[in-house]
Formats: sequence, C-alpha cells, structure tokens
Amino acid sequence: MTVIVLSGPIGAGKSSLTSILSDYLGTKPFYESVDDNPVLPLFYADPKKYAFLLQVYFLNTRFHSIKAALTQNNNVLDRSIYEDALFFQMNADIGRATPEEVDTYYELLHNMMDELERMPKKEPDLLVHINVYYETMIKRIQKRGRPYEQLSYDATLEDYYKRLLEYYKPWYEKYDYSPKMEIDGDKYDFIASEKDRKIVLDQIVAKLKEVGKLPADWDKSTAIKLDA
Ligand SMILES: Nc1ncnc2c1ncn2[C@@H]1O[C@H](COP(=O)(O)OP(=O)(O)O)[C@@H](O)[C@H]1O
Ligand SMILES: Nc1nc2c(ncn2[C@H]2C[C@H](O)[C@@H](COP(=O)(O)O)O2)c(=O)[nH]1
Repeated sequence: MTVIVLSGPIGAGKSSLTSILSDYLGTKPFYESVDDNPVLPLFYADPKKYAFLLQVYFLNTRFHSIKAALTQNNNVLDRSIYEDALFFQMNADIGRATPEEVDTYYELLHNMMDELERMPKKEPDLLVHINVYYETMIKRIQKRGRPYEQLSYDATLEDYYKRLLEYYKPWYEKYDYSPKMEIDGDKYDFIASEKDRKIVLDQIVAKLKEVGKLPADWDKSTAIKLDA
C-alpha cells in the first residue's frame, strides 16, 4: 500500500501534481476541500478573527483525509495534516491567535496525531515537496484566480506569502514522518510541458524505487499496480 503526500506553498502545484501523479500511478487522488471551504474567504477578509476557526476547519478535514488515505490502497494526497501547524504557527506568530487558541490548537493536533499512531499504517510512504520562489507563487496565484488570494485584494498578502515561504524551509528540513523529496516547481512546468512532466514523474518513480515502494523494473508500460 503506497501513500504519497504532496506539500508546498500556496499555488506551488500540489493539486495539479496530485492529479498527474495519481493518474500515472493508477492510484486514487485525495484533494484538499478549498473552493467549498466556507471559512477561507472569511479568513482573508478578517485574518485575526478567523485564523483559529480556519485552522480547526483545515485540521478536521485533513485528519479525515489522512485517515482515509492511510486505510485505502495506493493514493496521492494533496497536502496533509503535517503542514497544518506550519500555517497556524505562522498566523499565531503575527498576532492572529490568542495564547488560549494556540494551546487549544496544539492539544487538538497532538490528540489527532496520537490517533494516527494507532492506525495500521501510521505514516505516508513518501512526501513530495514542491518548491517555488515568491515570483512563481504569485504568478500561479494570479493564474488560478481566487479573488481573495490576490495582492490586489490585500497588499499585506505580499508579506504573508513571503513569510510563508520562510516557514516552509525549516518545516521541510524537520519533516521526518516519511522519506521525502523535493521538486523544482520553478524549473518544471508539469502542466504545459510534456517533457517537464515526464522529468518530474521519473524523479518521483526513481524515489519510490529507492524507498522500495516500486519494483526496480517498474515502468508505465508494464502498468504494474503498486503493491497492495
Ligand atoms: N509546474 C507548474 N507550471 C506551471 N503552472 C503550474 C504548475 N503547477 C501548477 N500550475 C498552475 O498554477 C495554479 C495553481 O496550481 P495548483 O495545482 O492549484 O497549486 P496548489 O494546489 O499547490 O495550490 C494552477 O492554475 C495551475 O495550473
Ligand atoms: N490559514 C491557513 N490557510 C491555509 C491552510 N492550508 C491552506 N490554506 C490556504 C492557502 C490558500 O489560500 C488556500 C489553498 O491552499 P493551496 O496551497 O492549495 O493553494 O488555503 C492552513 O492550514 N491555514
């Protein structure tokens, strides 16, 4: 059973690569519920008021999806519970959560992580982290077009997004729930370029072989299903 989780900053390409990778491997994609997230637009309109509520919303949906992913065969998860604290800690650090909310959040998170420890499969098999520079992130956010994410909606988002990129560096270094790898989201246009998509998929397949989650002779043409 192979569970792959994607990670990376806003607009890095997680949802897109989740689709591409799950299709290539013949596995099930799990997507983050964003466009039907009722709290997200409220957060961008009033971050101080809604940071805690939004984080509890995301934590809850991520807990459900990581549990489902860890109990089903072969899937790819677009962002996971492991990044949840990164966002909340950053919002707390910029004064968007009270000490009581921070304590409550971490108690909830630790309870959920304890629950995952009791599951037959406790962690993913691979984390695929997509790195992007700020300029790429902004281009992608503009391309995707969610109004409340645009700098034109709120100029302070520039600092927020730059800070987010700074928080991701130590987060990735410290991540140790599973083997991990990085994809250069600036260099490879795995949406428009077939060549780049193949390079990225080859990198991920090579890593899955290295960690023993794909046989050494696996390739798309053999269409061998991942081990059950
Ligand atoms: N590697 C890439 N090259 C060019 N455009 C990309 C790439 N990855 C994603 N995009 C585009 O950027 C936007 C955000 O992609 P998305 O997959 O939603 O990112 P995320 O899920 O990380 O927020 C989409 O419009 C998508 O088509
Ligand atoms: N405050 C938080 N915001 C979050 C979190 N996870 C995602 N988000 C925001 C960022 C984007 O506006 C949107 C979708 O994220 P993508 O990375 O898929 O673009 O949701 C979080 O945990 N806290």
